[in-house]
Amino acid sequence: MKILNVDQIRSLDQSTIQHEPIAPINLMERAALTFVDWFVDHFPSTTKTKIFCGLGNNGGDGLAIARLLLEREYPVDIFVVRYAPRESDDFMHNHRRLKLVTERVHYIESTTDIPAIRHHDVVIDAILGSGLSRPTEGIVSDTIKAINRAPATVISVDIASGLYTDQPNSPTDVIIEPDYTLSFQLPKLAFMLPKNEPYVGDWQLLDIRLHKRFIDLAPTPYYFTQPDEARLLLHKRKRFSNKGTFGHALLLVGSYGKIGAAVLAARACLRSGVGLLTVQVPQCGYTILQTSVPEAMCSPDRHQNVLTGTAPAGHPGNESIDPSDYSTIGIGPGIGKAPETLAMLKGLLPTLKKPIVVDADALNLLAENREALANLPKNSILTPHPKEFERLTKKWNDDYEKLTILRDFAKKYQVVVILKGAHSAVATPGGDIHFNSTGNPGLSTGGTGDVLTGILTALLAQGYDPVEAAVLGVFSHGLAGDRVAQQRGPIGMTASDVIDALRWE
Ligand SMILES: NC(=O)C1=CN([C@@H]2O[C@H](COP(=O)(O)OP(=O)(O)OC[C@H]3O[C@@H](n4cnc5c(N)ncnc54)[C@H](OP(=O)(O)O)[C@@H]3O)[C@@H](O)[C@H]2O)[C@H](O)CC1
Ligand SMILES: [K+]
Repeated sequence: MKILNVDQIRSLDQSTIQHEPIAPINLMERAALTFVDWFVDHFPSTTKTKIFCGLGNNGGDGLAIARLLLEREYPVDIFVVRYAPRESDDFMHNHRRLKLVTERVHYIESTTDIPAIRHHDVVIDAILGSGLSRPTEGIVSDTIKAINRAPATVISVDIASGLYTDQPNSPTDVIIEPDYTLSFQLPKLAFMLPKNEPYVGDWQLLDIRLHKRFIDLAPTPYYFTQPDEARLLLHKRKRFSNKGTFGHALLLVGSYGKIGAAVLAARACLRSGVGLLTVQVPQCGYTILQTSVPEAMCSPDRHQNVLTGTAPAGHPGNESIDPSDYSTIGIGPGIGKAPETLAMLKGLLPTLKKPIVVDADALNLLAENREALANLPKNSILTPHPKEFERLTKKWNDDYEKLTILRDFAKKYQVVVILKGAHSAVATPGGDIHFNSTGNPGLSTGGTGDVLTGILTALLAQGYDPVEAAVLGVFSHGLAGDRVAQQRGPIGMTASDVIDALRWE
């Protein structure tokens, strides 16, 4: 699903009006009806509802919602925040219609007009929508502050009043802090960004049948992965396939005290459909790995405690890793930052010809030796969390600058970067960003990153395109986390639970 910018959203509105065709006021009515359908499903008709409206089309939506809820006999009070002398045409139209059916329209011009909001009230925020063009001030910001102070449930229409759709707010901006945002048709870029969490709440999309062809043709670098889109990426398996069909992956993982990371990555890799898996670990991890992951072959490192990429003396195999023996390599989980490991990484990268997966301390080693970044095979997948990504690049002032840095980095090094977080962002070498739609806070626990590395390594080994592997891998990882959260709650979820909950269908 695409994420469009505010100008495109405005044009989409116009395109729908022209091509359907539909009168603007009827499109507003459709939007209001869709909102009311959701509301009626979630709140009983005894719910004391206060609707705060601005003077633009977001306010117009609020007035139409008020009329439709009154028709359904909800006790509704309407408060129009009169911050300017002019209203939009569709606001005025809905204002006239509402006044015909209720006396309960109040006007807020000064703080004394702001009503008391009680515990069981539900507030509908329709003060400002995507037309926000400057920070809120005066009576608008006073009203927003009063709503934020109140103990009521708050639902924002389209977007929280005061929150920009696709540009940074300043830390001093006064913005509604809703429990829910019900947004029309497409998600807003603002919803994807961690700093905006308090201004978005639980967000959901309302399908108001905006012009599909316009959306299909609209250029955008931003996408939000939907379940049906992820499912389409899955490779179908042929009945006559054998383990050779699904590749042979090599994981370079673990160091003394962190063999668990190796076990998790290996188990996740096997649970994600790889044909064959070899895991190279320092000798201290050999018995552990052979015991806990019997399905994997284990190649002990020459070193007792850290990875060097070489075989023990007298070992019948090669002296060091031969990348051409493997479909792909996953490197990083638990490897630490020993000088011998850095030497291995620096030596290995220039010899590689196919994309690999780079995670955890492999990323930290690259951050400390940035000249080695240029040797990453094109289309490799890097999986930093924000701190690791900052080490690889630089500090950012806000989440939007972070997105710019992310896109620039992926383009410059021609790699796929998965910036992990609530909506993990997959940046492509072409400059696009796919935000993930699955996952929950339970996944912020040790080892889940190792699991993701195992998954991605398995997908690359099976021949998935790296961008598709990243989008599908992140989606399936998050979905497994959601299954665990549903079964046993998000608290206490472990990385092993996530592996067990993986499903590829
Ligand atoms: N796009 C869709 O699919 C549909 C959207 N709908 C709803 O329409 C709003 C967007 O409506 P719009 O009228 O463009 O914008 P707003 O309602 O957000 O407000 C615009 C007016 O407010 C002024 N403004 C802007 N910032 C501030 C501020 N900080 N303080 C006070 N006033 C402000 C702005 O003034 P300008 O000077 O910038 O012109 C406008 O006067 C969308 O969010 C949906 O809710 C449709 O109903 C359905 C289809
Ligand atoms: K709003």
